[in-house]
Amino acid sequence: MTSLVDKSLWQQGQVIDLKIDDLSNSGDGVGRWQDRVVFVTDAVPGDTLQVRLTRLKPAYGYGKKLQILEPSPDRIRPVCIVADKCGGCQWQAVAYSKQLQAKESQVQSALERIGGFETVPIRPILGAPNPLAYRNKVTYPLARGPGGTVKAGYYRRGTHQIVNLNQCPIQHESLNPLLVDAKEAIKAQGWSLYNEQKHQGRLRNLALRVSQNTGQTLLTLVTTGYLPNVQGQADQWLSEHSSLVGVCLNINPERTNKVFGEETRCLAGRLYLEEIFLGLRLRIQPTTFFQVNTAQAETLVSLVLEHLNLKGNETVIDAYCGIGTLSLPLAQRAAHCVGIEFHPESVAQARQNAALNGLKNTEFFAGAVEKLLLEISAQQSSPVDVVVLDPPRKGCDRIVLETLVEIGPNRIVYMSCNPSTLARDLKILCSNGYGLTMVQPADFFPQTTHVECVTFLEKAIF
Ligand SMILES: C[S@@+](CC[C@H](N)C(=O)[O-])C[C@H]1O[C@@H](n2cnc3c(N)ncnc32)[C@H](O)[C@@H]1O
Repeated sequence: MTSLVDKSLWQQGQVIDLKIDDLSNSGDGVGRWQDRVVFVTDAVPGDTLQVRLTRLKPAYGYGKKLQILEPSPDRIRPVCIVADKCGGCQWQAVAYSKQLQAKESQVQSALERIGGFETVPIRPILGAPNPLAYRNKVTYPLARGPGGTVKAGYYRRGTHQIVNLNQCPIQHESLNPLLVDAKEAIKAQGWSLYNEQKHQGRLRNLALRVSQNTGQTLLTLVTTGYLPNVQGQADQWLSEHSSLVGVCLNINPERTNKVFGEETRCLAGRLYLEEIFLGLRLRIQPTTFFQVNTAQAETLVSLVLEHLNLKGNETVIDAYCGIGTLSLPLAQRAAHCVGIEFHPESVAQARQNAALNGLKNTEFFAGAVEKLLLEISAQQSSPVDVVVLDPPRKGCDRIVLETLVEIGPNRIVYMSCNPSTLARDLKILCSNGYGLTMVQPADFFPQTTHVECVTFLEKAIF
């Protein structure tokens, strides 16, 4: 086929008019110019833009928006004053209904393209009732600003430069005053701030957490080592903020992109906050995983419970169980629920959470799912009926999927925040005796490109 592109125009620096008609998975607007695809940041489907072509490949390229010639009806004014700089959100200028549409088609197309599914039993995406002020956890890197001030915020897109924030519209409102106060106090204490290029300085990150349903908050400083008068400051914060139940210190001396180090100490108050999740008391520590959108997580876990409709005699394995967010509601409805998780603090917390809720039919094992799954399922006194998978973004190791096929539970629930790895893994399971019966996307991360999804599989009957 001959290219329709006039090659003399497909040049870096060339200025073109471009109609945007889609959104890419990474959040860019997608337009078609002659027979090539052009990606543009800060673009909304329906916009007509004047764009300068920047990086070009034979079949596609990237452009920089110079001006909006005609705005899309789905273009809205961002609530956030740093929306055009901050790398935290990509879709503040996109109407929420359009964000939901894009996320649903992200899931659908991953399952078709990567998973090879011809028909996808997908349900309409569950939108968030409140697409703002939903984040119950934030972790900000810190840097020195003008006049010795302290900057805290997400990185500017594509860089490691901090975009300073005093409030963030997607974080829970009660975290805003804590952020402002913490920055002031860090400045007043004169603590040295960590410089990641030089691997010098002490204070690396400020981590804040809030319980959606109890209002309790937790403040954690991540440092490479000693901070003078940190105890005095922790006591002061605790006495000044009535929502604060703990001030903690996490030690991370390594040269790494990972935020948290292995050691976490409580300086004042306690090491955890308490959340009420679907009526269960859950203790959550600074470093243990918990879904960032409590309300949406409750909705999706409720859907899992409803769809599984357990009778009370089942054995369930919850792989990648964290602090038991899924294991405990499952244990309330099954004969026995076993959780597997490799983060030791989360396992300890899951056991405590089970005890706190009087759930004696649970067991939690610390270790990698790939190492423990087969052994643990073989130890059960009755066959495993249901396995729940909720892995990190990279999905399951192939060995986990092969083991799962060998164990052969009647039903598998796979929850995921990455449609691509989900589709890859479902393809393997569905090529080995399982059928995909339902796909339910849900928006846990409004204003961003991310999407959560739960899928249900059943063993095919031959
Ligand atoms: C997406 S979170 C899900 C946690 C939990 N299901 C929840 O909803 O809160 C994934 C969890 O898997 C754990 N994890 C990651 N890789 C693992 C592995 N190979 N084996 C066991 N656990 C793992 C992480 O520590 C994290 O707690």
